[in-house]
Amino acid sequence: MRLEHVAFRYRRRAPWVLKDVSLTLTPGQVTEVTGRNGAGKSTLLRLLAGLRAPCRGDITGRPARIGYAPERFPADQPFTAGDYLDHMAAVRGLPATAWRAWADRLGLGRLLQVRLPDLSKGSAQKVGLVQALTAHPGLLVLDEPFAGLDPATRSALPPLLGELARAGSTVVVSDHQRCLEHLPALHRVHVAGGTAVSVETAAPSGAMAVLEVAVAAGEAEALAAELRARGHPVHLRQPAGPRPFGSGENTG
Ligand SMILES: Nc1ncnc2c1ncn2[C@@H]1O[C@H](COP(=O)(O)OP(=O)(O)OP(=O)(O)O)[C@@H](O)[C@H]1O
Repeated sequence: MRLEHVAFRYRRRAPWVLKDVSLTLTPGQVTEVTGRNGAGKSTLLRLLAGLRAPCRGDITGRPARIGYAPERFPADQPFTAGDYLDHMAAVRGLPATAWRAWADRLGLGRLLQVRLPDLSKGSAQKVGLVQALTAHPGLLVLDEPFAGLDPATRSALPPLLGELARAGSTVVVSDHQRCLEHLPALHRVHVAGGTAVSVETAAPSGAMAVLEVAVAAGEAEALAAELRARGHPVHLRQPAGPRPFGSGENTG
């Protein structure tokens, strides 16, 4: 799937959210999309899923079957989780049982009789994920799927996405929390300043420079996370505190 000089804004005369995005997404690959709040990650994901059309530029090669889970699952619908998933399967021409295995894997089983508005945020998020996975998607687009998930589901999801990719799906996930960073061969895209850059292609092809930056201790973790999200290897050295006598550690 290829995006060629894609630009998008929500209304005429509104500021451009994305000004010029050219990207290639490959079947079998999981792509992690990062960027600051308001950078345009959700907008990029909606364009990829075909929910919005580019104002300029082209998107080609989009797989026919698309699964999409928005950042906030629209839980204000008068169905139980099970009835909703049955309905979504029927809309796609799939048997009502198509979603059961995904619901089991995401630990949704005992909540299927609960009405959507009565679900917790994390459980509603799981319903959104199950409906996206049920499509047997050639393209799976998940907007911040880890937000609100319990630790067990948060760790179950990356291998599941890796499996889908190995089966040939193109998987795109926005993820503030960097829950995917241990997936092998993760493709990383960073959204900033109206464009989206594939971090691998942005990396210098030749020598690397080492930049030493001193910041207040309280800000160090956040800055390190931001730099890692941009694809830079970061070595964080905290101020030397008191060490146990004879620990023999190198103070660096
Ligand atoms: N439906 C909409 N109508 C008008 N403007 C919108 C709409 N959705 C998003 N925007 C604007 O587009 C810009 C990018 O928003 P977007 O939600 O894509 O960013 P994001 O990177 O996903 O942010 P976050 O990390 O906070 O979820 C913001 O200025 C936002 O206000």
